[in-house]
Amino acid sequence: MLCYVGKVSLCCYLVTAVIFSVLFLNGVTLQFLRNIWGGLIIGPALYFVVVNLLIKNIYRKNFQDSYQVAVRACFLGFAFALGIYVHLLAPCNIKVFGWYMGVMATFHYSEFLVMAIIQPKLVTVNSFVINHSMQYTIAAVSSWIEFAIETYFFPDLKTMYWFSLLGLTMCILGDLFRKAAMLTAKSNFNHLVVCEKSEDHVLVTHGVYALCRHPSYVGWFYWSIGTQIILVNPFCIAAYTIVSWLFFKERILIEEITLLNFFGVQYCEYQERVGTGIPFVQGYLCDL
Ligand SMILES: C[S@@+](CC[C@H](N)C(=O)[O-])C[C@H]1O[C@@H](n2cnc3c(N)ncnc32)[C@H](O)[C@@H]1O
Repeated sequence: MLCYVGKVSLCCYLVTAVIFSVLFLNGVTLQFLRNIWGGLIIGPALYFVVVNLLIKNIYRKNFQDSYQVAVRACFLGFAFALGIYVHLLAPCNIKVFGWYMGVMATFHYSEFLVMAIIQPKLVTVNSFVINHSMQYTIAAVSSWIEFAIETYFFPDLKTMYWFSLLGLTMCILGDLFRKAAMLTAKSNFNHLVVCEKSEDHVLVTHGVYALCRHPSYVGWFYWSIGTQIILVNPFCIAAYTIVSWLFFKERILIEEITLLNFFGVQYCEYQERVGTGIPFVQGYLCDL
């Protein structure tokens, strides 16, 4: 069964996504929001205030965490609905930004939801991995800037829908592959690389882990490049590919040193049978 904060998040995400999708898709309410000054900003802002007050009063238990989780889940539900709005109503050279918003909201919300399922005792607001590093924020903002500049100067570039569709497919498959890895590894999965082996930590080699040693990184790698293909951002496609590759190469090296310490020969044998999954990344080859 889903843990308490998992339920709070699911409720907030779905209710917000549905309410705002209906509002945005309904011509009358949309017109109303547009007609009142700043309606498209004040409407959502009021909604957040009401939701926060409700959560504060209804969910008293474990208040601090529930509140933090609810705010983020509502924000992601809103971002998803706004993505639908942009897709349907924005000019054709901005439409794909709506796809990007939908993909981002789904990825970050499902990170939290899956962690709430597999690690109910360890799940925190950080499990949304929204703002997990300065590099991640810089990468996201750079892609928005590139999109804005190119949309203005080369609007036709952003209407290559067949190319954006390729990116969308990469994002969906990458995200599904990552979530399959998390659900396969269950309590052995952690957003951080652990340095000390817990008693119940076992080596997972079945399911998607039989296809590659680092399926969640493989999924994230292709998902991140896919986001830039959706936006048809040539510079960021190249930059994301290089930076993500370097990041996962380093991460896998460090993680495999810890895994060899934990599981010894068992991990060596696993390395012999199965590749890392990231092109041209070998990992830390054992010499046992
Ligand atoms: C963010 S998860 C990434 C897991 C894996 N590298 C992947 O890409 O699916 C990191 C944690 O998973 C654990 N881990 C990685 N591979 C594992 C495996 N095959 N079996 C059990 N635990 C594993 C590591 O000890 C680390 O704490």
